[in-house]
Amino acid sequence: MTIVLTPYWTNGVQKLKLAPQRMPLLFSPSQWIPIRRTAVKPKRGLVPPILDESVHALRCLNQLRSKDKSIEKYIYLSALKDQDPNMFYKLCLENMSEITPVIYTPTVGDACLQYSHIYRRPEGLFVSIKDKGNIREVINNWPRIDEARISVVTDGSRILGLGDLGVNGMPISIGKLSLYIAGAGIRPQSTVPICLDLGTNTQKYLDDPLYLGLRQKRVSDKEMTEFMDEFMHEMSAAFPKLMIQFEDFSTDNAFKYLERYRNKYAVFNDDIQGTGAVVLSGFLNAAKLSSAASGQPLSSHRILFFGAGSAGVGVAQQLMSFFTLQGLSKEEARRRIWLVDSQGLVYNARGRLAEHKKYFSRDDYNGAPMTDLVEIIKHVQPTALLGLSTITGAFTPEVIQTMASINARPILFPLSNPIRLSECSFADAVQYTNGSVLFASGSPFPEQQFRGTTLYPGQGNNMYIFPGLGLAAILGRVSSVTDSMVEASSLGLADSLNDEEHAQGLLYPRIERIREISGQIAKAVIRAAQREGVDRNESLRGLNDVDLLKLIREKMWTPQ
Ligand SMILES: O=C([O-])CC(=O)C(=O)O
Ligand SMILES: [Mg+2]
Repeated sequence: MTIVLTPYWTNGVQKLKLAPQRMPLLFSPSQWIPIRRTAVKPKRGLVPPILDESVHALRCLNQLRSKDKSIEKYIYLSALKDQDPNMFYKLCLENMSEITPVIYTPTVGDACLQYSHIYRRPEGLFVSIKDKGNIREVINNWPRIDEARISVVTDGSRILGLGDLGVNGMPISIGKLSLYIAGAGIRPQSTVPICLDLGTNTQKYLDDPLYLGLRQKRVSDKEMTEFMDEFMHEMSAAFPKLMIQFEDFSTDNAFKYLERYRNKYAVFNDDIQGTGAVVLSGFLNAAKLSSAASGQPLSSHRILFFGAGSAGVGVAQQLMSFFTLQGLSKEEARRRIWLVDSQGLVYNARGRLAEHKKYFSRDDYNGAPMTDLVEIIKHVQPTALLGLSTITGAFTPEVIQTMASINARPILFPLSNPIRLSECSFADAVQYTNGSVLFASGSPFPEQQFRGTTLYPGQGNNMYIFPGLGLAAILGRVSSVTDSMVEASSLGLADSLNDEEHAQGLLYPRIERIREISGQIAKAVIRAAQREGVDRNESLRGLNDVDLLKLIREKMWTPQ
């Protein structure tokens, strides 16, 4: 027994008391000795007489399926990951389409909302504003510094479309890294989920006695930047081989910190670049089908973005490559894109604009503000409507019908997450376009029967991109993540559809093939890194494509 200062709550105010306590477990057992624990053969008598691995997998699956609520499934799987990581990842790999929506979008959104209430064991690293000046010390507490290769870092300020969740954002970092492991075979012990606690502006959490984060509003921009500079410096000093994925920072900060660090460290922003790349990939496949139906060239597509936050503008920037790949200049590509924000069509004559919207702001419209989406569609005549607004149902039946009235095969991508914030459902998109829609959403929707055929929705979620991109960054030991590497990930994904998927009109490959796809993406990204000279693993340079792909596959970790 030791005497420790224990925090407790009274009337919403945190106080400390001296109390006897057993030595706290600093990390859960799985954080100390992940995976290896199950690799050791247990002594006779310490496990049931018959514990067949495949039967046990079925047992776990049955336990999972016996839970009614998705959040209960999430809690069950979190416990399984902690107790038996090999079995957890085996189940993930063998049941990708069933398990991904539980450990990731959309259920991870609920897990974040409820994190402080469902919390059981520590997982990941928490770095708070109170650690400013001493961040090195906190980072050095991570138990597997030498093995660390990939970290997902969030500050919880814009989790999915759910807003500022503060330290409750931790499950998003955990969920993304589970997909790195399942989807690209990154070794579990190489992953570092991080949640930065810089306060929260969500009063509900500040008032919640169970909230796990600091009881304070978010710090000023200046203080945050000082903190981030120190954090990034210490991360690169402690983990020289680490690649960092920024996740779910609020719009301005997402752009700001990507620009600030992208040429200095190996970082990328999943919401700007990952989402951009996955949408470009689906768009490439959709545009081919749409142009085949309309007889119009690929270069004539016109894209309307509903939502102009970090994800919207990030995707718009990435989709410029769609046009430049068709031979258009950058300026011509820019002019094929229109943005709509909360005040309607974004155009210069409207007045002051946020910095990140300026590039796509139109100079060819000077009329009155245009706020009605149907009116905007009639004005712009887009071939594609992309939603990144987190406004549920913003693509009303009338909006969808208007898109169908001007396009033989309209492209509709309601990309907001989680599912309940989607701009429209797949069922509505099918119904109001008479089955002609080319559809991808951020969260998963069920397939639809339409006039005797099964129609499949695409899931334009960055989960297709980041595992392969991260794997390439690790294997290539890249010094930074360049635009061409991100573009290569997108083209690698677009090219990965097999014959059956083409025949079914899919825009993205089946998620069950994620490892194969991640391998192909990683190969394309490593080649791009080599062309740009940001790769530091010289041994990969002499390999031909077949051998490079073989090596990538061999490097992937698989559950035993
Ligand atoms: O996490 C997801 O499903 C996709 C994503 O990055 C976001 O919506 O912020
Ligand atoms: Mg995100």
